[in-house]
Amino acid sequence: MKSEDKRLLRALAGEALDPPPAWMMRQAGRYLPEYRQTREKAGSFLELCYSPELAAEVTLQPLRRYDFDAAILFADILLVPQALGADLWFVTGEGPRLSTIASSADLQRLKPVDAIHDTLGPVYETLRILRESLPEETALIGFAGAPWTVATYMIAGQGTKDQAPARQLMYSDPKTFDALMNLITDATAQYLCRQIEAGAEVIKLFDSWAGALPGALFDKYATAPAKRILDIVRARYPGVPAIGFPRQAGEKLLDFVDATGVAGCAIDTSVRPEWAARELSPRTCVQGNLDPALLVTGGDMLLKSVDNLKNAFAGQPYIFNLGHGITPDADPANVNLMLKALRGR
Ligand SMILES: Cc1c2[nH]c(c1CCC(=O)O)Cc1[nH]c(c(CCC(=O)O)c1C)Cc1[nH]c(c(CCC(=O)O)c1C)Cc1[nH]c(c(C)c1CCC(=O)O)C2
Repeated sequence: MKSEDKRLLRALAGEALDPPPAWMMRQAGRYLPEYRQTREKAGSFLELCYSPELAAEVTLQPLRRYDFDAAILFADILLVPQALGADLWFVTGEGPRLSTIASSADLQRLKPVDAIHDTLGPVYETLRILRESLPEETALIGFAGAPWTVATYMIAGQGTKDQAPARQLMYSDPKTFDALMNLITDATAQYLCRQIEAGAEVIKLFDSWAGALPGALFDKYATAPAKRILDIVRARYPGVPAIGFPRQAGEKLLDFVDATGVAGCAIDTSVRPEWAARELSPRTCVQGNLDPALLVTGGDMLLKSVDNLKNAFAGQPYIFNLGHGITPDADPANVNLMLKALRGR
């Protein structure tokens, strides 16, 4: 099947589909016993990311259970900092750790953009395997972290509650901060181009901490870098749609969508579906935003919540998804219930 005929791409091109196409953030993950088994076999999460056969295997696992319209590459947004020369490791039960960027001297030690492909080669290989092995109607999504979110991890060396270290560097040493943002922006654009070359049919930019940016700097550090990345990618691959996900951006989503021209915009759980349908849907294809907690609890509330979303976006181009990733404590059976409620079968 040609990419543009796949249901996910039809929705991104502006078509209202009933039922809407559906996939889940983190659909390959710890809530699935077969994922935990493959991860064990790989040794660690990072080894899994860099083992093309195994990374492709975990990408395919949820599709054997559920009839999703898309698969998302199994990788992580922090592979780009690693490819730029940062040390990266994951502490069980705590999350990622990286060597920190606190000064221009730290920045000097990073590698040039062109060097990233030496590290990221296995990711491109995962995509090539997936394009060969996915069901023919399933769209393949590539992704990267947006520069601001990636910078928050590179500066703090770990996840932080309020991204204060990154915001402080932004004020105390704007030259270093801007140079880091530019480096990540250029690396991300090259990374996404290579992902498309390797088979990605849609790309998604995760800006998980966009909501932590001061409002006055949102355009500069969320919208402008996204636009720069997408301009570079679109110049080379004009037909490949992008989904933006500036999380917790509230009404700033409108300017973000207008300025970047994203084909799709993912919304987090805080966004009112009626507002998104009224304000965002005329501008772009909305994707979201079921609360992942409902996949832990299930029951009538899950069915009702799916129905509400379906009704809110009826007649609009829309992609059903969660407002954030599915959590490890979710019940795999609830995913079936969710899809049944969405599709009425
Ligand atoms: C901030 C961020 C990261 N990674 C990502 C983000 C942005 C989206 C978001 O806000 O969740 C994005 C991401 N991470 C992962 C994917 C793969 C595609 C997908 O299934 O959606 C994607 C798109 C796999 C992963 N990335 C990670 C896992 C869990 C690893 C494991 O223990 O098996 C997976 C499946 C690890 C990871 N990776 C990251 C953190 C903070 C953690 C630890 C938290 C956790 O354990 O859930 C960084």
